[in-house]
Amino acid sequence: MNIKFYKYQGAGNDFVLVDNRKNVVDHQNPALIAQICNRRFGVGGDGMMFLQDKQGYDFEMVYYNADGQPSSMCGNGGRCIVAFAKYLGVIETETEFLAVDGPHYAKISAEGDWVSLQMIDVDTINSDGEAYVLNTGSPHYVLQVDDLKSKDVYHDGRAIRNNATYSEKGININFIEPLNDGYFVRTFERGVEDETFACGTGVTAVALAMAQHHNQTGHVTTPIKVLGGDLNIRFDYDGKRFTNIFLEGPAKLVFEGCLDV
Ligand SMILES: N[C@@H](CCC[C@H](N)C(=O)O)C(=O)O
Repeated sequence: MNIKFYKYQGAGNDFVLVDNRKNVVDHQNPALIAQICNRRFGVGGDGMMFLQDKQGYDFEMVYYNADGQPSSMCGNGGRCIVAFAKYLGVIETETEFLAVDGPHYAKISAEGDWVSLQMIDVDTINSDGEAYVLNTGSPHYVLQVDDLKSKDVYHDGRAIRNNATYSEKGININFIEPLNDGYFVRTFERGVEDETFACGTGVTAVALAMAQHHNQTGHVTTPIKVLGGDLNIRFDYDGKRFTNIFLEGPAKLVFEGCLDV
């Protein structure tokens, strides 16, 4: 069987996308998805997504991590699938689509390469020692460190993700360092089991945790630098609840091709 695929990246978080509106691909096949995401034996990607038809919405986003397992929300994946929907002509410059954590509103530039994606509201941030733990659609651990540039994110992130507290369900580990304007963030991602170049739900978690830490209320905008580029988070915070959370940044089609599976 031949499957047409599209490779997208959002700040270096990269994904294989398939238009499955006609439901021709049975994607409940972890071994196949892991093989397609493999950087030596497949197309390569941090995850794979299927754009499906969904009544009441423009489309549905079905997301798998690179290990082939279905996962929780992917923010950069959400931004990339919005760009893909525009490329396919499914949407124009605004959309309401369904993802695993519920409905999402998004806006895309007329050029189709800049996406502003609304994330779920957040009202709970827990502590684990000096780290913050919260769910922005996916579970995240946020820890401020020194000299992030030189940090062994793979080694240290993997150790936390696999400790007794988190090993069963897994968690994404975000190490952060303040910049003059915003934060530098490096993330070890669950399901990729490696450092990725960006994580959208991760940088969202960082911006919210830091707003609570610094008691920044009102309308807040937080620029974030990641290995793959720049992202922006904006939200409202009343001291208890984070609402109108938007993750913004680039989403680009890299190449397209055909898989023989
Ligand atoms: N890259 C993502 C997060 C994808 C899900 C994550 N790996 C998990 O399993 O929690 C993002 O941009 O949010």
